[in-house]
Amino acid sequence: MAQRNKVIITCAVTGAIHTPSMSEYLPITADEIVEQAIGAAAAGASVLHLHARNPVTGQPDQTPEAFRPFLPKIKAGTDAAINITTGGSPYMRVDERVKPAAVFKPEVASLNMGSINFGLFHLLDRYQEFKHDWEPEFLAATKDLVFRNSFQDIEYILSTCYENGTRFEFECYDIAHLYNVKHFLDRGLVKPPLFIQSVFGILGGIGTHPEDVMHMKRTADRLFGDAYRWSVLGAGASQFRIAAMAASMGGNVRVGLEDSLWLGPGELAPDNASQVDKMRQVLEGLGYEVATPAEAREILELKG
Ligand SMILES: C[C@H](N)CC(=O)CC(=O)O
Ligand SMILES: [Zn+2]
Repeated sequence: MAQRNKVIITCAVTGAIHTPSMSEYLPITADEIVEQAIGAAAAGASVLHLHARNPVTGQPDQTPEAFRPFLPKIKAGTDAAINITTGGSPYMRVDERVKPAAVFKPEVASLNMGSINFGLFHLLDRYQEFKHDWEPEFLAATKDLVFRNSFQDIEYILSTCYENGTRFEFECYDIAHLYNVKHFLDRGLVKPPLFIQSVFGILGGIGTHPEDVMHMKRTADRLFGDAYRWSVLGAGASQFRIAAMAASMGGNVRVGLEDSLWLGPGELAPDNASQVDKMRQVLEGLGYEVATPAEAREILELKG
């Protein structure tokens, strides 16, 4: 792996999993997303993974119009690389999900590498009070939800974004998803270096045990050798533990309120920057340096 001691921190600023009533610090409006994205970049994030929401209800909104109020302001406020979601929310159709990346042609876009059960209903055990009716419905209905990412869906997103020079953050929620990346690599539809984001702890995907992390890394090493740049995200309470383990194995890391609302046990993160800051301290404590946006572009070979 290039620049062995430089670690790329990706920050996933708001996402489409957590709902407003779960944390008052979850950025919802365009101004909140701008402020927290720029704050995360100033703290050390060199890649910003972005979703959009309805500014009033907080519902995930995947229309290009919903991204327009904050994208230019973020670009004006930081040189971190922009990474636009093509996952949207797991309820959305792929033609809807790909639109913002197709319109804004970002340096990076997420690409979910397989269909999974996407369980969020268990969060209802923890949260009883909701400001908006859609929140408990959104969570409860995931009991019967399949986050669809068929080979055709993936190919559709690849072909839609390829001409734009956009590179992908390959979201791999399980070992099979690594083989799906290999399938598209063998067909020449994706080009190294592959930015592989291993996702741990989503109900329906792989767990958060160190053996799971080892298994993902071993399999990716066997399938891709040095043709990939590994990164990990741990959902919820596993976030920092998974990141620290992977960093020690040469991996890059993702934090942010999309993946976890917490800064520590029972302590809500007051913003995204607080998680990036803590991650930086952990990495520097382990003897690593945090990659700058320029170094991240070099490591991931982004179009700039
Ligand atoms: C577990 C994460 N929500 C994965 C994700 O970020 C998906 C996407 O936006 O395409
Ligand atoms: Zn996302």
